[in-house]
Amino acid sequence: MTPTLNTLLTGLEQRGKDNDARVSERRRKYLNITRDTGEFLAVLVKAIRAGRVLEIGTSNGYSTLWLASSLNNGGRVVTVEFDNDKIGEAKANFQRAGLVDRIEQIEGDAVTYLRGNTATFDLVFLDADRSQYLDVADRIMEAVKPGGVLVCDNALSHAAEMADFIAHLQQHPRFTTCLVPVGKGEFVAYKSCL
Ligand SMILES: C[S@@+](CC[C@H](N)C(=O)[O-])C[C@H]1O[C@@H](n2cnc3c(N)ncnc32)[C@H](O)[C@@H]1O
Repeated sequence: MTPTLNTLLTGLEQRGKDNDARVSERRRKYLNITRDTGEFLAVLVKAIRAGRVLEIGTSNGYSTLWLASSLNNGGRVVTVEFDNDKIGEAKANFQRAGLVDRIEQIEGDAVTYLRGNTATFDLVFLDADRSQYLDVADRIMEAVKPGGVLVCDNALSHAAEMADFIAHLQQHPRFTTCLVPVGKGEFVAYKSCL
């Protein structure tokens, strides 16, 4: 990681903590992943040599920066967010990081996006509205390329909310799953190549 990116990430971590402690309205909280989750995602992206990544839940782009900075040249992150203020902040952060070329921002509802999506991705990172995951579970599973990986944040911090979605994946014959106790708990599911 370059010193410039590290400084930006460290600044966003502090800004996220300060903001989320100060504001009460959930919509205005950043709810960023933890730094060790960022490190975990970076290792995964590099280990599977991911070329295409889908992120559901951009917020101000903190996790997107971990994903995008770990891609090889030519790799791309598609990231979905519906909150206009956060879309704007994320855009500015991507410019600061010099990673605009690797990131495509989808400005809109993730469920609508997933229902219309036909592309597949080497890695899909879910970090949005957990109550919606089960409804679009089939679309999420379709979005993972055979040989690709799905990662879901908050699997320990919000285990009850994630239970049905996680059980759905655990029972699916194409997926091999595990729970990684990093950050808020990362549920990881590998999709087999038939
Ligand atoms: C936990 S935050 C994402 C944090 C981000 N991944 C990070 O670590 O920096 C969840 C984000 O998902 C967005 N979100 C929730 N439901 C959504 C939906 N249906 N469509 C698009 N964005 C959604 C929220 O506005 C919020 O910014």
